[in-house]
Amino acid sequence: MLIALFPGDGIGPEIVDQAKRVLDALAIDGLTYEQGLVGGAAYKAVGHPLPPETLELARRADAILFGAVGDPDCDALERHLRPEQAILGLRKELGLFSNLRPAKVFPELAGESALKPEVAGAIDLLIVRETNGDVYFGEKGFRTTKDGLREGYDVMSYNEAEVRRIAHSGFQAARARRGKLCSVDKANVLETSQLWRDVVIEVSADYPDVALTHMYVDNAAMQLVRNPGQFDVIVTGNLFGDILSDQASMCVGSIGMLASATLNGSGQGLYEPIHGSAPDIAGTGKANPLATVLSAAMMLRYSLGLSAQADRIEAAVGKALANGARSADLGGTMTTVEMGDAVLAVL
Ligand SMILES: NC(=O)C1=CN([C@@H]2O[C@H](COP(=O)(O)OP(=O)(O)OC[C@H]3O[C@@H](n4cnc5c(N)ncnc54)[C@H](O)[C@@H]3O)[C@@H](O)[C@H]2O)C=CC1
Ligand SMILES: CC(C)CC(=O)C(=O)O
Ligand SMILES: [Mg+2]
Repeated sequence: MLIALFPGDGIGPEIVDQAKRVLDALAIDGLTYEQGLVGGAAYKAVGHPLPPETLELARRADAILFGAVGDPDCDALERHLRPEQAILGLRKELGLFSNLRPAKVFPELAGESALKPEVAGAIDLLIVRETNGDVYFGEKGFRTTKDGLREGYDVMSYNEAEVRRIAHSGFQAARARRGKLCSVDKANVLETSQLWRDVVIEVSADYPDVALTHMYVDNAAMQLVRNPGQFDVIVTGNLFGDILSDQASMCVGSIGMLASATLNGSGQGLYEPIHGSAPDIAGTGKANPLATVLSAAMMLRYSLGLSAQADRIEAAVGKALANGARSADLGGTMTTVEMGDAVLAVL
C-alpha cells in the first residue's frame, strides 16, 4: 500500500514528520511512502503549486497524508499559481468531495476550550463538508462596473448531483453515529442554498432512521458556541464547512487538534489537519502535531482498513494528553518533536 506524503509549506513538514514517526512505530507490513512537492515549496522548486509528477503520485497512491500549503511569499502570485491551488486541485482532480472533520473533546482538554468546560465537554460532532464545488470553484475574476469601479466576483453554485452525493455522505455518517443530521445552509437568502435544502430533503426519504433538521449558517455559528452538544452530524457546503470547522476547533480546545479525511467513494482518501501552514509559528517548534497524527489514524481506518492500528494511535494521543503533554496552543511549553515523543512513549 502506497502512501503519498505531501508536507507542503510552513509548519507542514514539521507536523508530517511527527505523524510519520508514529506510523513508522506501528511497523505496519507492506506500507511504502513516496514524498511529493506541493504548495509554495513546489512553486519555488519547479514553478507550479501542483506539478504533474505530484498529481501522478497522488493518483497512484492508496492514500495521501497532507501537511498544509500557504506561503506569504506567494500571496502576490496570480491565483492559479498560489500554494492553496495545490489542495484545491488535489480535491478536484481526485474527486475528493466528502471532507469529514470530527470534533470531539478529549476530557483532559475541556479546560483549554474557549467555552465553559461543561459546555465543551458535551462536544462530539462531525462536520461533513462538501469540497468539490461551491464558491471556491465557480467562475471568478475582476471587472469594472459601468461607473468605473473595480469589482471582484466569485460565483456560488451547486448542482443537484453534487448536493445529492454529499447528502448521502451526511446521512450515512449520521446513521453510523447517533442518527441526527443537521443540514446547514443560507436558504433564506441564497438560491444555491434553497436547492441544497430541497435536495437534502429529497435524499432524506432514503434514511427514515435519521432525524434531519435544517439550520441557517449564522445560527449554526452561534449554536456551536451556545450549545454544541446538540450536534451529531452537520452536513454543509464548502465555504460554510470551512468556516464552521475552524470555529469548532476552538470549541474543543485548539485548531492544532482537528483532523480530517477527504474521500471520493473509491477507498482512496486525502488526510490532513484542518488548519493551514501557520507561517507565524513555522520553524519555531511551536506547532501542535496532534491534528496530523490523528489524520494519520483516520487514514489507517478509512483507506487502509486498519482500524485497530487507528484506535492505537487515538488511544496514545489521549494518554499523552492525560500525561500532561501540552504544546503552546494547549497552554504548555512542549515542542512539536516533544509532542511526537509523548505519543510514541505510550503507543
Ligand atoms: N489545507 C490547507 O493547506 C490550508 C491552508 N491554509 C493556508 O495557510 C496559511 C495561513 O493561514 P491562516 O489563516 O493563518 O490559518 P492557519 O490555520 O495556518 O493559522 C491560524 C492560527 O492558528 C495557529 N495554528 C494553526 N495550526 C496550528 C498548530 N498545528 N499548532 C499550533 N497553532 C496552530 C497559527 O499559528 C495561527 O495563529 C494561508 O496561506 C492559508 O491560505 C489555511 C487553511 C487550510
Ligand atoms: C486553503 C483553503 C483552500 C482551504 C481551507 O481553508 C481548508 O480546507 O480548511
Ligand atoms: Mg480552512
